[in-house]
Amino acid sequence: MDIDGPADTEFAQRTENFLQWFRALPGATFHGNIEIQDLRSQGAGRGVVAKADIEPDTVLFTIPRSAILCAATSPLATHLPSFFQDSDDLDNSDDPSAQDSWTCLILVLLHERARGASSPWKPYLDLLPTTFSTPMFWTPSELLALQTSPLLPKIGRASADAMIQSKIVPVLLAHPSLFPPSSDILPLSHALGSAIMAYAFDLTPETPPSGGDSDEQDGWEEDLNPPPTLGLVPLADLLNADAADFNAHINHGADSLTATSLRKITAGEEILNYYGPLPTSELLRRYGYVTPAHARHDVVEVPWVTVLRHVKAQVPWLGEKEWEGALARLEEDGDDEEEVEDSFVLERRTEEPDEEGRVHGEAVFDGLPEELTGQVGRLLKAVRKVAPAPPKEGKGLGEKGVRREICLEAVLRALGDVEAAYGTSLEEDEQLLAGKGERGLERVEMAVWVRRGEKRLLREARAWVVKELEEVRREKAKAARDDTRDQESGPSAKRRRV
Ligand SMILES: C[S@@+](CC[C@H](N)C(=O)[O-])C[C@H]1O[C@@H](n2cnc3c(N)ncnc32)[C@H](O)[C@@H]1O
Repeated sequence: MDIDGPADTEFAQRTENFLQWFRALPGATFHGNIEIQDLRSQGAGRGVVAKADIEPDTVLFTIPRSAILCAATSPLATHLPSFFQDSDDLDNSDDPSAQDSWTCLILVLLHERARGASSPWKPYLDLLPTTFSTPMFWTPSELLALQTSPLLPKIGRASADAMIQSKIVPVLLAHPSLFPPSSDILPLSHALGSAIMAYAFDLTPETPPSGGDSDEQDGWEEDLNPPPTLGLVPLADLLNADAADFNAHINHGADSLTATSLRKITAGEEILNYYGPLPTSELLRRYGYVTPAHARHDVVEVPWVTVLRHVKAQVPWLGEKEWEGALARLEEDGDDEEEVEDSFVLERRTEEPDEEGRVHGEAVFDGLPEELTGQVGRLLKAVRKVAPAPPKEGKGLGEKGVRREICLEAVLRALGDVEAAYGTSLEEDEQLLAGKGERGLERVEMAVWVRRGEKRLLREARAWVVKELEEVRREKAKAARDDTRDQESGPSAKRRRV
């Protein structure tokens, strides 16, 4: 996001107008030990900072629910009631013109923008950015710098355009009195959608309305909870974040939302929220920045076709027709939980943040996804059924150790392919970022940051697989030695007894 925005005086004036507006809201509170600061020199726009020490569990500010900008509070709902009924239920609708909570909020924002100075949210809306650094707005050559990152297909510019054309434009054309004609509706909707992505909250009540026992997490209990509503929460969305070391939490109460300190905050410290355990790629996609704190959540995707190619290479006695048979069996054999997956997500194991907002320990790669090893295992069992191994293969795929070795070897080679497909090496990317801080990065540098993180994870995954392979091969060699010894010493004791 480009939150550099206007010159200093205008920036400060907007902050001041917003704060005055916020304080005047009935039910709003703003703790005397905090202030909104200009953090543009740190590449972080506005932020909330402690002016004096704050004790743990202190309410930092309160936002009455009536001040939240969403379908429930917007006057648009009274003008267009049919669009706004059950918008959350329509999130999964197949009807291309059906509104969901996302498009409803874009319409709400378009309407408030059209109201100009008469919008009650004007001082708040004046703080929202209008230009963004998220990949949605990158040029094709900037996008190329992402190479083969799994982020690329998730950017979704084309699907956003289609959504705007099918769901937003028809409403605007049908209601010119609510939305004055505009020639720049596509870029405007993109900007508002991006603001929603970086600023909106899922407004979920924290306590189930049934007041039921929190242990009752079965389907019935869940069904009683209303779906979350998407809304813009003034001030709460001025909090910047740190995924590994945050100090505030937003509580969703019945009439208001409150920001509370998770621990003692000392004067000068920034009040920081938690945007969630997002991989760096997702942080960039939604929020337009990168930081080392999210590296522990990085992910890579390994396509099944790549793994399959390397599995096939290790079972050379099987012809194409037999492979087809085995793959058909794999499709048929799986139950609902064992569908044939197209790709697999690799990630590290990492701790959740503690109650004070700190994450401890290193994130480590310590295993392949069970879906991946399970799918290779099921395929190799299917192979045995369509074509037994030739005698020279011995027990072949009948042995668990053999199947595991084939799986690990195939995954190892597939990881090498995934890494090679990026186009530059990890070492080259490290070089490109050497000496660069995490703040004020250019778009291409953020892309390099994302792909470097993914390559680091790929290297860790490969190192883990290599170790596992060594272990499997050690065990195999030991079993072979034991077999030879048994053969040399004649029939086994057990058979002699018989
Ligand atoms: C919810 S807003 C927070 C308020 C924002 N700083 C502003 O001035 O409007 C989220 C945006 O703040 C910025 N941001 C949040 N945490 C950050 C961080 N740790 N470092 C840099 N920028 C951050 C990003 O631009 C992000 O898209």
